[in-house]
Amino acid sequence: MRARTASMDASAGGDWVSREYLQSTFALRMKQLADDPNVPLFFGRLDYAGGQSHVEGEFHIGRRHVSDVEGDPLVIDWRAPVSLPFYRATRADPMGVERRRRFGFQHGSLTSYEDEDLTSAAPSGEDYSAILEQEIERPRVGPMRDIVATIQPEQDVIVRSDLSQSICVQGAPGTGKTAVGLHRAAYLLFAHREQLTRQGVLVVGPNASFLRYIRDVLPALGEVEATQSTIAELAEKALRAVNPKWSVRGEEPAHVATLKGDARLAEVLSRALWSHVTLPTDALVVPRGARRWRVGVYEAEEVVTSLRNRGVRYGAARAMVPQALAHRILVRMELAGDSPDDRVQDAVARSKPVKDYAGAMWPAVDPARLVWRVLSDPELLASAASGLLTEDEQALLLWSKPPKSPASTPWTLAEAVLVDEAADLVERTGSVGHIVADEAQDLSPMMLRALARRSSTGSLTVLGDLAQATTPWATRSWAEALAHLGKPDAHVEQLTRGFRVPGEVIEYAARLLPQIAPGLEPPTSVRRSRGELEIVPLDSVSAVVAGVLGREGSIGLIAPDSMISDVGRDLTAAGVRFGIVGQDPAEDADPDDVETEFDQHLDLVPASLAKGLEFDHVVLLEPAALVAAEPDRITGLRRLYVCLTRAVTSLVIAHAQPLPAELS
Ligand SMILES: Nc1ncnc2c1ncn2[C@@H]1O[C@H](COP(=O)(O)OP(=O)(O)OP(=O)(O)O)[C@@H](O)[C@H]1O
Repeated sequence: MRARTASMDASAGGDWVSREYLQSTFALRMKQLADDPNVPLFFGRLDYAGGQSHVEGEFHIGRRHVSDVEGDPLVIDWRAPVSLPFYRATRADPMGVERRRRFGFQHGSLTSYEDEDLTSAAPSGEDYSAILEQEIERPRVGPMRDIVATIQPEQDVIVRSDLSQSICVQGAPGTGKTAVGLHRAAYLLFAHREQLTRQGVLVVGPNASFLRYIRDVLPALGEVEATQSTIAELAEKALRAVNPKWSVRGEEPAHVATLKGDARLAEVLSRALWSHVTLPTDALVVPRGARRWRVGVYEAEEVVTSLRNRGVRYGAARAMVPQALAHRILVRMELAGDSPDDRVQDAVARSKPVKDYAGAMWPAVDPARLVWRVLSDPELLASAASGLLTEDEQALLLWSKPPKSPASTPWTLAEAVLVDEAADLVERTGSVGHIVADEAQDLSPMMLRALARRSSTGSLTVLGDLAQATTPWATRSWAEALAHLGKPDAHVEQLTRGFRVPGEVIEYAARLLPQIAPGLEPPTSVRRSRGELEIVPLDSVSAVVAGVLGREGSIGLIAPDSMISDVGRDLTAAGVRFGIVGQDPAEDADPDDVETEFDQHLDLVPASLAKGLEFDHVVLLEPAALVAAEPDRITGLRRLYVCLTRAVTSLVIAHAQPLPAELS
């Protein structure tokens, strides 16, 4: 396939534009066909029996489609319908398959295979797969990898669910939510390539480190079309649309941010926006030639009222005002015996008196300025929030020292999300075909609305775990979140089989569940290894770390955020090399010496950034301080739950302060 692509001649394109286009298409295809010696072309085989399924023969299953010189298929894409039984067939329902074969690879070399005969009853223990277990047990090095070879039936149901269907996955730590979400994106891009390439697919994650951790999964599956973004980046775009230099740079107390994330703010903004529309007090008079044409006050009022009732966005309606007024004048002209055409109406609509009159009734509104005014002008807020927010809440919303202008405002994340909402009230936000929202439990109602408008004509995969909710504005139930997302009927699936955390560790972490999420089923571990859990006194960080440095695989040293710089200094003093999650290497650092996240043996992880990540070995420092750093106890315990569930093999808890009582 590579040779064929390489031999293609772009000069056949004729004109310059076509040649350039062809050349870039060929270059892209060559890139997609590039060989990765570590990633085998196939990982499974299905032998179909023919008969009922009308499919016969052997099919190799791989990450992408591969065809031979004649164009006949050698390897079938894992997402094709023919591949489905690889993930779903059972002895009870073999789906037309006689034999399923799994191939084992090490560093790209075929090392083993296993066959399952699906036509006979299984002798006991026969369903065990060493290849599957090896994949689940393998040490984790570097960023996240794909799981195409071992997607489990309950995961596959989610991955392949229909594009029109929005799905919400409540899943315990390590049950594969992130993996499933990314594979669903890849599946949908395959099954609806044309539609989704046009409309776009968006993957939303909690922070930049998390996005760096997952960024290679989709390209490894051959998908480069999906956009990956954080909610902050989305909201920042709304600021940048007003002024390209603006960014989210402000901080505010949790209870204020929570109030700004409340869905009632949507109505407040809507009222504040529409309060700009005012009814005229004088008639419109348009001189034309020797005549003066007049639109009376009541008629202008009718124009305003009918446009308001059309349910279009503020900006779209505003654009219609001059034409609507001009139309009234046109009618007058006709009544007076003239026969004006459309050009006359256009000219009248563009005339200064009409534009001024329309502009006064229906002024242009800049979304950032609107939010800035709502948060600094007590009168505007009081009228827009009447009956919605209490006086105390209004007082909380108002800036104590209002910035002089939107430009000098240090916008916070919650405020940027309000600007995004306001921008949508003025002008409709474009919708993509599908959004995968990870760690969605942490989004505020206003953030969920930001995703709702971006998927108004598309569907959503919502992933999260209520037990891992650590923002003060986190959602309390999936029904509530789905309502804000505009998909109240989305199906909620639960995943409880954990692929990351070994039994010993997950059982310890689950002690927190009755406090942090009483309604949730406790997770189980599918890992055969029970893992190791050690609780040790914390005398010196470097001594604790020295105890795990020799272990194979990645190490995450998770500490309360406030301890990170001290711990880093201790490690440096002890001569230990490490990267810090969430920090770019210094610009002047020697490139050979640069440690980037997830590329080295030891990562220092601020507790606030641990979410979604995993390491073979985790050393967790000072749980009590980690809990105390959060605004309330429950949030603190949830943060602890997140940090306790990052380990694939071993967890060492080192503490000087007494452990939180909830762990005993
Ligand atoms: N079917 C599978 N086969 C092999 N590995 C799997 C499978 N499903 C999940 N995993 C692995 O389990 C680990 C956890 O998966 P993932 O990060 O997607 O879980 P999660 O539910 O998002 O966890 P968290 O809630 O902690 O963020 C990953 O290393 C992933 O590759």
